[in-house]
Amino acid sequence: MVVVESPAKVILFGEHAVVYGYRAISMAIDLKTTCTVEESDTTIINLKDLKKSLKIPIEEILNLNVNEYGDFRYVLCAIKNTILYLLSHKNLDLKDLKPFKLTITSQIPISCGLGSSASTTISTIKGISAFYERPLDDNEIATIGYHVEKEVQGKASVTDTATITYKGLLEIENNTIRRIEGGLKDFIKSCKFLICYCEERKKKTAELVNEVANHKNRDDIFKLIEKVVDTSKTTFDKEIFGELMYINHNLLKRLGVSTPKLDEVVEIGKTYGYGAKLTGAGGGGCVIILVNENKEDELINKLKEKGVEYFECRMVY
Ligand SMILES: Nc1ncnc2c1ncn2[C@@H]1O[C@H](COP(=O)(O)OP(=O)(O)O)[C@@H](O)[C@H]1O
Ligand SMILES: C[C@@](O)(CCOP(=O)(O)O)CC(=O)O
Ligand SMILES: [Mg+2]
Repeated sequence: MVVVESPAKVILFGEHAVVYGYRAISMAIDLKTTCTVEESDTTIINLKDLKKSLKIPIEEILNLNVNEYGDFRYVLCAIKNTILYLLSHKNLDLKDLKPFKLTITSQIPISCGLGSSASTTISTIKGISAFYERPLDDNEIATIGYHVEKEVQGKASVTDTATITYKGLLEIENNTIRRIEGGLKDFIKSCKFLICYCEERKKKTAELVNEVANHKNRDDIFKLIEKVVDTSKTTFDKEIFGELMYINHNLLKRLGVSTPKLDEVVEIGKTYGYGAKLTGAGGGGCVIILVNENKEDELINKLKEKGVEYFECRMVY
């Protein structure tokens, strides 16, 4: 039996703009998705958290239109693209395609901006390639992962799949990846971040990305977001970093992807922490707060008073 894991991610600055080539900064965090793959008489996919199971012949997976498969679409698309890659690049033969039982479980809240889709995708790619005894390197995994998110969503950047594959802290620009080491990474490691689960997201990432695509001031706002990204890279000061998070949040608000609940939690994060912003596609989901240790008790009390769930996140690398 094969067992593989992948982390989650937060986008610290630059979501949405990054889809159009603007710079963004993202970080892998310590919430895990686990994928197990084992031999089976027929191919079965179990999504434990969603309490859903699907029996499907492998040959059908290779030809399907993934968007007809609801919650299974990322996993099926990842299986499809991985097997096609193994067939064309790794000497896997169609006759060696033995059936399997693949199971996904995850600690990542689903559709909350923490990359549950990318983590599910990447762990499936790793699980399937290991099951057929053709493990892939990180570049191959990240490339297949990106194509999966793009096929399912229509539009996507490499941010989520790359961050979850390479881990650590990354800068993305024009879909190319730069690992951030030294100064900014050390500074971010010294920061305490809380992730707040604010509300269920009503829309999928794909819908939010498409709404932003039609925003008439899209590029003006993206340029301002990129300025925030660039300033954050040289400012190793928590007060300024928190302020930049708040500015980025308000630019996302202008793009139309915030909600009253997210704004309310961001205001709490601004008042009782150094700053805060929504993270990921928005439309609900999570807010990330940079904690001010001197006011942490007040922050926690306020979040509890509002009934907001929170947890501390740490960078994985
Ligand atoms: N634990 C899980 N098990 C199975 N599928 C999952 C899981 N988590 C996420 N997914 C897939 O990812 C989709 C959510 O993706 P998305 O809207 O992009 O949210 P996120 O911001 O978390 O990435 C789900 O509808 C499902 O298809
Ligand atoms: C909005 C976007 O920048 C991030 C989406 O993240 P999530 O699916 O909400 O975790 C889209 C992308 O980069 O592909
Ligand atoms: Mg996603």
